[in-house]
Amino acid sequence: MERIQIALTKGRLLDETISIFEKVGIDCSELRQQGRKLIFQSNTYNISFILVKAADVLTYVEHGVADIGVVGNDLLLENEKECYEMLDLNIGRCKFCVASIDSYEQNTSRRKTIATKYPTVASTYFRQKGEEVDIIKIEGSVEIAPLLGLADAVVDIVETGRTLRENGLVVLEEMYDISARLIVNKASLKMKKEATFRIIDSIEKYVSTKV
Ligand SMILES: Nc1ncnc2c1ncn2[C@@H]1O[C@H](COP(=O)(O)OP(=O)(O)OP(=O)(O)O)[C@@H](O)[C@H]1O
Ligand SMILES: O=P(O)(O)OC[C@H]1O[C@H](OP(=O)(O)OP(=O)(O)O)[C@H](O)[C@@H]1O
Repeated sequence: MERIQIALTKGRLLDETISIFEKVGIDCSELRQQGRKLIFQSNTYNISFILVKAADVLTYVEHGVADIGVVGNDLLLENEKECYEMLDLNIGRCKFCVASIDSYEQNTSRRKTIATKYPTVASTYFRQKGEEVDIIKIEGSVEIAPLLGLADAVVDIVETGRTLRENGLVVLEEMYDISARLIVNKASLKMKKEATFRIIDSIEKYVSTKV
């Protein structure tokens, strides 16, 4: 049986992702007892899992080190990568939004500054709206940028809205829906067709029953 390596996003997507693999009968017992290990064998087929940061899932899949990956489409929108997006797993649901302080004057003719962890998503969005903006890339705690005068507004992920609320910000515009996607290396889909489709098909069947 061909070996299939699957790259999973560490962090908030991991638990629900493992549940999906378990639901389709793929053994994840070693993965469930993680500790500090980063590579895990499954007893189902010839599968191994690697745990990496979200953006690195794309890198491992693009280079064919991982055949399959699970990553939020926020990363797919931000990074142009050579891989196939096969399935919406319908987990990790949230939204890209433009947000700022309540009193922010949106319809000013002045060129705005936008702070974000996602500069490509933000610049593409405003370009498509025909609006020229300056983008400042920051690495986290994005919501404080308008409070401290670093930016007029932010482009960020909103899930429950709690972070915005607790920092006195409001959603100005909803941009794109986000959820976790199953991605596949282009060559793996051809060279390991049977093994990759066995996994994709079983997950597709499971996910379609949940919608
Ligand atoms: N509230 C949320 N905030 C951010 N990402 C979310 C949220 N809900 C779901 N997601 C999804 O989870 C992924 C990020 O998970 P992770 O736990 O790695 O967060 P992160 O804060 O971006 O990671 P890091 O600590 O590496 O910066 C995102 O790419 C997105 O698809
Ligand atoms: O709408 P909510 O449910 O409050 O979730 C959204 C918040 O979660 C994420 O931040 P994260 O926790 O990843 O922190 P960081 O980006 O500041 O590192 C995101 O950047 C928002 O700040």
